[in-house]
Amino acid sequence: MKLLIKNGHVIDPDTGKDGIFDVLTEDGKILRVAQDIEEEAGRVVNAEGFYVMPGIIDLHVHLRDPGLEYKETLHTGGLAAARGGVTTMCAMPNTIPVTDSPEMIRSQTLRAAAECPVHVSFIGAVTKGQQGTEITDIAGMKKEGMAFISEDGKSVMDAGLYRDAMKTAAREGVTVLAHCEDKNMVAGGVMNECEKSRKMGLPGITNGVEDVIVARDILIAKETGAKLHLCHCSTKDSVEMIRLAKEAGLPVTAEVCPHHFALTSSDIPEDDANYKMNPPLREKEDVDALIDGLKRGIIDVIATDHAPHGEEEKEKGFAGAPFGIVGLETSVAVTMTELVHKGILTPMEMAERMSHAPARILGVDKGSLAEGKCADIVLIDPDREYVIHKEDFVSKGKNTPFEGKKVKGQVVMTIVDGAVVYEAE
Ligand SMILES: NC(=O)N[C@@H](CC(=O)O)C(=O)O
Ligand SMILES: [Zn+2]
Ligand SMILES: [Zn+2]
Repeated sequence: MKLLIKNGHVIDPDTGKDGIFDVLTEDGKILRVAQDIEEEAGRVVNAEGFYVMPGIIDLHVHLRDPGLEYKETLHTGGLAAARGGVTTMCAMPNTIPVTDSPEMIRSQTLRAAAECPVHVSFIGAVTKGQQGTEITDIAGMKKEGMAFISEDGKSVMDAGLYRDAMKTAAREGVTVLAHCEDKNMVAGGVMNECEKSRKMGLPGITNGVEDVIVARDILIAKETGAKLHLCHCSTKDSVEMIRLAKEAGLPVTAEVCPHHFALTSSDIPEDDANYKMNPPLREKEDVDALIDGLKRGIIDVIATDHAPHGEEEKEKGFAGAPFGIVGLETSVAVTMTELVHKGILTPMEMAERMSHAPARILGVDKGSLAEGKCADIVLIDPDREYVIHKEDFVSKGKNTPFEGKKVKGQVVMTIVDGAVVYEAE
């Protein structure tokens, strides 16, 4: 089956194409990108006025399946991804049971191929059961197609054990995704330590909670030679340390989530846990540093950290609710609104941070619209304005801080392997 996308604004960071072209796909591959393609196709899409980009690759999502299916499943998470323009996502291992064995990587991968409309790669835990005491079978999981290892949800606090895991990761060519949070420094904190937390009478989380582990992990990566990718960076000193690590030639990459560049702790209304996540929303000088880091390429990637939770759980307020917010269905719109339309990132840089760079870090031949590449494509209407409503989400998670936010830029079509998996009304 052939699909012909006519007259879209092709934005491809791989080939550098940035102009009006037609895109023809066949059998799940990109056959041709050129002007005025005349060809019989099973479907012709008029993309006039739309961006045509390689599909979004989200390196950081939580699909809650198995074990917490009331929050999300491989299927509903896949629908949410498709609605968000995401064609490949990497699923964190903090499920029940934890994804910590070759068997689990294999069975999850098989299930996702059958149940999820977009591509999913699974991330294996660093330690068995994420208990922080015994390293998993990293080589075995790698053989089953594991994407990365990560202890996300927490840090491996035993630096000696973590160093051993990183040595194996380096040997196996596996990249380590690091959630940076010194458990002993959190001390019961539930939001950023600042005037806001004091006003709300809630225990705070200092920047140092993140910064000391970012520093530690960069140093362990240096010692072991492991490739390190820093998850959900939120502080200005994280950005500075990543800058220095890159300058020193270390294989360090980093991501920022849309909520961390779009919101500060001052945006938190009274005790609404839809603004509670880890790391927490920081202050303006941190946000400015994150945006500057994204602009300069110190931060490589925008990823969502999609973390669905039940509505009742989030009604418990800052003190009692779990950390985490959804992101799959809002990341393109928030990035367009906050970065592209404000002239901070060009559309090409957005495609780089959301698709091409993640593909490189994941080590897959995607994030490109070059001929012969896999036909994973997103169409975005850059001018369409709408208001985010959680009732419109297809994710089971409705826990968003962007409820009621007016945005500009909407995903209108998502194509996976040449097949349309989502189409806006
Ligand atoms: N980010 C969060 O606040 N929560 C994540 C865990 C994580 O990404 O650290 C979750 O699994 O709910
Ligand atoms: Zn995390
Ligand atoms: Zn996470």
